[in-house]
Amino acid sequence: MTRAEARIKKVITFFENKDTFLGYRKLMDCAIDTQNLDIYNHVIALTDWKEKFPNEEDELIKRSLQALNKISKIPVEDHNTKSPVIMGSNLIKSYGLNRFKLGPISMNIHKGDVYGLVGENGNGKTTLLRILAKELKHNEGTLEFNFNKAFNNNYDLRSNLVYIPQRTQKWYGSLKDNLKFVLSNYGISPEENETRVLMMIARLGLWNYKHLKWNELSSGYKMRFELARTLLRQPELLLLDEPLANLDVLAQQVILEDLKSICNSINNPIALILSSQQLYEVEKVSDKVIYLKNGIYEDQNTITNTNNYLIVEIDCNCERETLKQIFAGLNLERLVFNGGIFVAYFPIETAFSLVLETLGKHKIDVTYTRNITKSTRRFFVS
Ligand SMILES: Nc1ncnc2c1ncn2[C@@H]1O[C@H](COP(=O)(O)OP(=O)(O)OP(=O)(O)O)[C@@H](O)[C@H]1O
Repeated sequence: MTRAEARIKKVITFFENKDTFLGYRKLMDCAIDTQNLDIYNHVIALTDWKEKFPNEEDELIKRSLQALNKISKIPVEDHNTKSPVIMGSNLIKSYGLNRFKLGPISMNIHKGDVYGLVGENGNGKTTLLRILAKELKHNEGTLEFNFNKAFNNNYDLRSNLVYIPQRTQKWYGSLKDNLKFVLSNYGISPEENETRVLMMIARLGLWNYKHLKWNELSSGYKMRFELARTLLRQPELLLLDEPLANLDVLAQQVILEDLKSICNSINNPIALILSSQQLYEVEKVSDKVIYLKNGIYEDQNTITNTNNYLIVEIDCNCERETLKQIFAGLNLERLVFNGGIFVAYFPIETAFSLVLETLGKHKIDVTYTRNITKSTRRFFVS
């Protein structure tokens, strides 16, 4: 079974289990990978129908399965993602004597992978992104790009790699016209332009916003527009600085899942590096987490001291002494309270399920708990 066939099979199971909205977003990824304008037009018409009849779930499932059947007939070329798209070696950037210094940092970035760039404020996330985007010169080390589409100068490089900064610029006219403008610069025919733009509008959940102007969109939808504009250019590397900053928690999860899915494209995979303060959400979708502390890249696997513990975050409505007592039997080593949440440290061999069992047995009113032993979150709470 090819990767494309396996993906379609998975999308069918989403529809069978009535995960219709997820299924529909993944269906659009399958459609985009065909690069076939007939398929695009089919899915665009289906999206239009879906938005007009939002309560017809069963009919939507039926029509989606028919669309998937049509998509499955188009062969999709599998793109090889083995060699890295960026090779950075011992990169150092200093803003001057006794000022902030980033690095040395070495990293290989691959297409199809999502890299979460995390760290507290002022630890060098934006600096690193700007170096990778060639907006900022590094002082030492080497940075090599290995794109499929050859580039001759920094302007060419801009379509291979796209950097979306924290603050984006205002635009004029409608959302759709602005997207069409992007492709008109590439000499694409008006019909193809319309089709590609509507497909991207559908994919990024902008269908009902396509005629709106910049000041009529919320910050979250402005970010979606920026992503649509970027993805139309089919970049090989995408650098996003704090894309989640203005989104609510649910919207964050949806956009991250969408980004991961889009970057995992079979015939046009993208390497994605995104900086964020939203650790849980970012870690969940990242293939690798780059954690920066004082400008130094801390590889979480090489930091051994905290690995000697099972570390559990617990948000509950009870006193410290109560937790200490109930966890005594599990040889609790440390209990830290940071004002809102307890962080409990147990011997590394302790099973997380035992911690959950103990909390349940003593009827502790837990609103949230998470095993953060392998999460970069543990650096932030300790
Ligand atoms: N142009 C500059 N000149 C001098 N110092 C700078 C310059 N740009 C950034 N810095 C400093 O470099 C450090 C890292 O900044 P950077 O913006 O890369 O961090 P960050 O991790 O992205 O922070 P945040 O999460 O707040 O966006 C900070 O101490 C900042 O003050």
